[in-house]
Amino acid sequence: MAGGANGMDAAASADPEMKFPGQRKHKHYFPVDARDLRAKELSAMSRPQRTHICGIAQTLVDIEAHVDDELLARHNLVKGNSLLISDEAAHILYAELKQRALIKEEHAGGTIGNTLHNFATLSDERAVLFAVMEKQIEIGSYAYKYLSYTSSKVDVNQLQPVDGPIGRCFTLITPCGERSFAISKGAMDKLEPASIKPELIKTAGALVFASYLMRSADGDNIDQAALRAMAVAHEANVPVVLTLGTRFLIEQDPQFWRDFIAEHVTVLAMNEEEAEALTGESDPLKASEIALQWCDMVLCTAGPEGLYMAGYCDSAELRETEHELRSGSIGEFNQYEFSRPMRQQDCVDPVKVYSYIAPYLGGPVEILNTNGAGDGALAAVLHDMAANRYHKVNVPSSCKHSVSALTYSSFSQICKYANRVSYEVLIQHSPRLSRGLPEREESLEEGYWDR
Ligand SMILES: Nc1ncnc2c1ncn2[C@@H]1O[C@H](COP(=O)(O)OP(=O)(O)OP(=O)(O)O)[C@@H](O)[C@H]1O
Ligand SMILES: Nc1nc2c(ncn2[C@@H]2O[C@H](CO)[C@@H](O)[C@H]2O)c(=O)[nH]1
Repeated sequence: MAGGANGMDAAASADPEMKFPGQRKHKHYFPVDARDLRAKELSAMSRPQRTHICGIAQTLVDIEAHVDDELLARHNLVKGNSLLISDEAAHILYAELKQRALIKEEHAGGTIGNTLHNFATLSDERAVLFAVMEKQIEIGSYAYKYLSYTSSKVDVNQLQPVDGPIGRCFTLITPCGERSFAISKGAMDKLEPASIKPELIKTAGALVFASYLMRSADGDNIDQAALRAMAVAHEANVPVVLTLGTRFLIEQDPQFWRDFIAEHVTVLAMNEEEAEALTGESDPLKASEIALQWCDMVLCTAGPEGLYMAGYCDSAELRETEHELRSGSIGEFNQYEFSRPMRQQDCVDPVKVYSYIAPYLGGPVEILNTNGAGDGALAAVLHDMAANRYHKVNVPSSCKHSVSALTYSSFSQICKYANRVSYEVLIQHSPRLSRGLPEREESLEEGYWDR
């Protein structure tokens, strides 16, 4: 069971202190010389105040099957896309997968469900899940599986009960390694705005949701619930984090998404294909720069190429990298990657900052499944953002908070951490981590943290 069965009182079972991102190698902690201060100040408090993040999710179980291209074509599915399918189409597809014994795994899924689970597993901190759940749960049902495969640190107390079944996501993996999704939505979009608890959003380190929500049908209100949560987050200055689900969704109306991001979003997560659909630019670094006109920080994953981060920092707070300077579509783009990301509006003189990292250890020797690698990277970014809030709440006088930053660590450090987490997802089947990262990775020092 991934991360253990979900207890009903996530907050009560929490450890007294949040795990910090990057703690595995203390000397790489950012900023390095403030580390002892943090330890001293935090241990002086008998009980640090806990924090949390919130997410709005479509409740989905992934049904993973290995299929050929012919099956996709016959069921009118599109490679790489996530398509909503009718109940009848889902019935026919499921019957064929079952009859041909093609189903390999069934596990809890959904982009935000995965991200919250991974965040909670990495940080030991609470992640509040706003989503629906079947009112009556039978042992062995998909709803039962969903809850059993969700970390006990994910707070399921806010789930809205519904009459229908939760959604199913047929995750179809073709021989080329690409995964295509067919969604049988069930009641996953029935979340109502009234189920959003403003007091939990206002006090969150971040609010996260996926672009998939915005394609809900008439009569389904999950999009309205998300808009309500975003409005509360804005008023309380809580960062709003959007992950772009699939390029096909963005391609349908890129201008809608540009306007949406400019209006609502602080941090944008996407892969290089979604980045191209949004910006028209195929180079992930350039696309990230373009996206900075609409939001404050960008995580752009690029599969085997690695990942990029982009954002702003005030010129007075910039820190020069100690790594080799890199040039691509932007010259010496990583010059200030040791800086911490800030909101553009919090900078007197905003400077754009970029960082890049190649896959951890060059990528795994054997990739079991790329499903969820991007969600893993986002969970790491959220962990660092939440750590910043946790530290600010508990050590408000720390020099770290003399300016308002979005994260605890530098662009460079977050890239390393995100990349490391993606690697962990790549070497397992499920998009959900079964455990946190090792506390210390001495043996990997030469290979990675010291690079
Ligand atoms: N083939 C690969 N080889 C090495 N590393 C990889 C490979 N695929 C992914 N990664 C690592 O995982 C990270 C995220 O992968 P990717 O860009 O494929 O995410 P994604 O498309 O958003 O995935 P998903 O939507 O399934 O979560 C990359 O930045 C990289 O570090
Ligand atoms: N929320 C949501 N998740 C999806 C959708 N399509 C695919 N996914 C999830 O994307 C994850 C991988 O990133 C898988 O675990 C899928 O469950 C969708 O329409 N909505």
